[in-house]
Amino acid sequence: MHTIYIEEGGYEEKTPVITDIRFTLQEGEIIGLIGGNGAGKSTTIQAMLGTLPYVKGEVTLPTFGYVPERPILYDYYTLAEHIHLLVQCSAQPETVQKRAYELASLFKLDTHFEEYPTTFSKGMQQKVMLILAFAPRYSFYIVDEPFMGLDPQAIRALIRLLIELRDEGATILLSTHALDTAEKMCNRFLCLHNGVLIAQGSLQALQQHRDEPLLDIFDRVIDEVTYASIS
Ligand SMILES: Nc1ncnc2c1ncn2[C@@H]1O[C@H](COP(=O)(O)OP(=O)(O)OP(=O)(O)O)[C@@H](O)[C@H]1O
Repeated sequence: MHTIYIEEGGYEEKTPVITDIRFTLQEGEIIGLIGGNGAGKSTTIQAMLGTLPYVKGEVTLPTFGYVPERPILYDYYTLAEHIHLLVQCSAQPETVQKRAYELASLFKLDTHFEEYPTTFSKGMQQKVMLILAFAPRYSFYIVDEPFMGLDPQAIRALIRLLIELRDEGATILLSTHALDTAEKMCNRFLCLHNGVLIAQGSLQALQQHRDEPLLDIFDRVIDEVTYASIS
C-alpha cells in the first residue's frame, strides 16, 4: 500500500492549485481519478510523477508505467524504433519486446512498424503510448485519459487489458471523463473539484444507498460542498 499526501501543489508557490490531497493506493485495484475540466487531475498526476514545479507533501511511489494525456513521440523514430528504444532500456528485453509486439497486434498497429508515429492519427498515436507503457510489467500504472481518440474496439481491448493487469495484482490510477466506463471497472474513486478531494470511496460507498450512476454522485457531492461552503 502507498499513501499519497499532497499538502499543496501547483505551478508556482504563491498560487497552489491543489490542496490537501490524501489517498492510498492498494494492490490489485483500479482507482478512478475523476473531476471536471480544471479540477486538478493532471496537476495531481504531475505531483505524483515528480514533474510539478511546486509540491509540498509526501509522494513516494515504486517505478511505474505511465500513459500521458497527450502522446510524447520522437520525430525521427519509426514505431519499431520506439519499441527498440524501450527494449534497450529494459531489464528483460526479450519479454518486453514480445509483449510490445503482442500489444501492437492487439491495437492493430502491427502493419505500421516501419512508419513514423508522428505521422499517425491521434488515436493511433495514443495506441503507441499504450504499447510503450504496458509492454514492461510494473506493479503500478498511472493512466491519464487513455480512452481519448480510441476507436470502440481499442477501448474494449484497453478495458480488458487494464482489468487483466488489476486481476494480476497491479495498481492502476486511471484519470478519465469516461464515467460510464470508469463506473464499470474502478474499485474506488477519487473525486476532485477546485483542486480539493471532495469525496473518495467505492461506487457503493459513494452511492449511500441511492443507486445513482457516477455522474449523479459527482453532481451531488459538488452540490454538497458548494452548499456547505456558502451556509
Ligand atoms: N501549466 C500550467 N500553469 C499554470 N496553471 C496551470 C497549468 N496547468 C494547469 N493549470 C491550472 O491548474 C488547475 C488544474 O488544472 P488541471 O490541468 O490539473 O485540471 P484537469 O482536472 O486535469 O482538467 P482537464 O479535465 O481539463 O484536463 C486549473 O485551474 C488550470 O488552469
